[in-house]
Amino acid sequence: MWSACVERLSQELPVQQVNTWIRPLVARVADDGSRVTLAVANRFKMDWVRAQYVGKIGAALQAIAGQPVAVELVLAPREAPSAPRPSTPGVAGGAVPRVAVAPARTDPVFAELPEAPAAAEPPLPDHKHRLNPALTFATLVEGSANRMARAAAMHVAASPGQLYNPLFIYGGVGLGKTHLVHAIGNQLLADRPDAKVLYIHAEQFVSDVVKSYQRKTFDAFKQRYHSLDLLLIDDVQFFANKDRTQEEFFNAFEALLAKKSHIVMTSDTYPKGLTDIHERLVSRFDSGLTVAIEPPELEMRVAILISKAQAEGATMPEDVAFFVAKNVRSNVRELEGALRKILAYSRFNQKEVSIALAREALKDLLSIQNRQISVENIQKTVADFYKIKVADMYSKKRPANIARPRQIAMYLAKELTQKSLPEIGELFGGRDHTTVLHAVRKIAAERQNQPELNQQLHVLEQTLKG
Ligand SMILES: Nc1ncnc2c1ncn2[C@@H]1O[C@H](COP(=O)(O)OP(=O)(O)OP(=O)(O)O)[C@@H](O)[C@H]1O
Repeated sequence: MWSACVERLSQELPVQQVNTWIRPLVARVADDGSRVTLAVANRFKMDWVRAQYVGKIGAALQAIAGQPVAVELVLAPREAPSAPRPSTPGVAGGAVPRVAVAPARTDPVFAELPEAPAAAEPPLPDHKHRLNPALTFATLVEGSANRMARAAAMHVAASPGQLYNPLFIYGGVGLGKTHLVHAIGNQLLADRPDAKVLYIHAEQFVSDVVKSYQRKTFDAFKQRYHSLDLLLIDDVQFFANKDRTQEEFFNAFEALLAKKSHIVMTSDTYPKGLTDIHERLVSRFDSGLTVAIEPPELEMRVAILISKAQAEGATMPEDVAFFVAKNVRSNVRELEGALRKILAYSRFNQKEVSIALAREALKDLLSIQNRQISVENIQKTVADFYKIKVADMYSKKRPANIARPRQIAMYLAKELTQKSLPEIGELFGGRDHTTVLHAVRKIAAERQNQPELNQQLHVLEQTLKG
């Protein structure tokens, strides 16, 4: 169905657009053909595909399927960087090892943007700041995961060009980096409407360099970037292997810092973890303040759900928010997706939001997770439930308040994963398989005649399975 759709669009659109924007999409078609989920590599592409092509894709699919087909875009995040991030949130230390460098690519300067769109491309950033007014500090829920980054960002918004210049914010996909940089821009403009602010995604910057080169308009390019008061640049890891772009960015960087303009950057890794970016740029990225945004913890996920539901004019009871937050852990974007599904389901079926409704609305998502229950997940959930530390799952400690949850976790690991007894033992701090077997048998037997334990296991199983 999807190949037919691509074929059809090839008749309508210039070949370059099809090759650039349509063919790279990875499609998953629902069994009944009523929905197509398209995986897009990053936010920038997602926004562009949504704005330019989703309508056309939907129409082509409808023509092929003979029924309306819902088109959904999802992010297929890039692989996580190969080096672990510093585990503690906050300012990154200086001596973090560089991650392994990806195989070098030959880099003729303007193979730089292989997918540079020919006909349909985002307009050049000229007078517009490109800020999304909805992304403000007021709509950004605070929690320990983003406290430091948020405080630094607020400081920059209040007094740009002073402390923390450049501000480098890093963290995983969908954790609020883009939101935070927009919030800085929006706040500065609210205070000083005449300030020259620009938000740009690194890929757009690359594209801008390419066009300025092709059109020989570097003077205008320089004027545009070097005259800013605040440059917000998202996902700088996209500069990897783009030598000419790095050079232009370096020039802009130096010019802006010299005139005390502020630069805020985001990335999926800390500066020294960036690959294929020149050392002189990396060291500049790290020369102001580098802060991490961590994945939100349970309570923050709950707060985000409740606040986003309110913003939609809906109510999300706390027990439902907890249920969703426990089951959707990866990032805030996924939480938003889950919330959207629940609210749509509730409106469509004219039913109140409840756990049962959320379970139904998120059926697909939960069943995917169901297949992916990991021992780590079990250890974390059981530790949360019995209020002990995850580390106690691997420790040699024996007090009953620790040993028992550990046995419960082993039992669930045997029940809910495909792991063997020795593998489970290994994951519980290198324990012998007989220890695991003993735990599994003991909990299984006690479950039969202890209703309270049975109930607790039931809750844990439901939480883990969704
Ligand atoms: N703390 C938060 N409070 C409220 N909303 C949040 C929070 N963190 C993230 N979001 C929302 O989650 C979504 C994803 O966030 P955002 O796009 O800023 O992530 P990102 O870190 O830039 O991801 P990527 O690396 O994919 O670009 C956005 O809609 C954003 O508004």
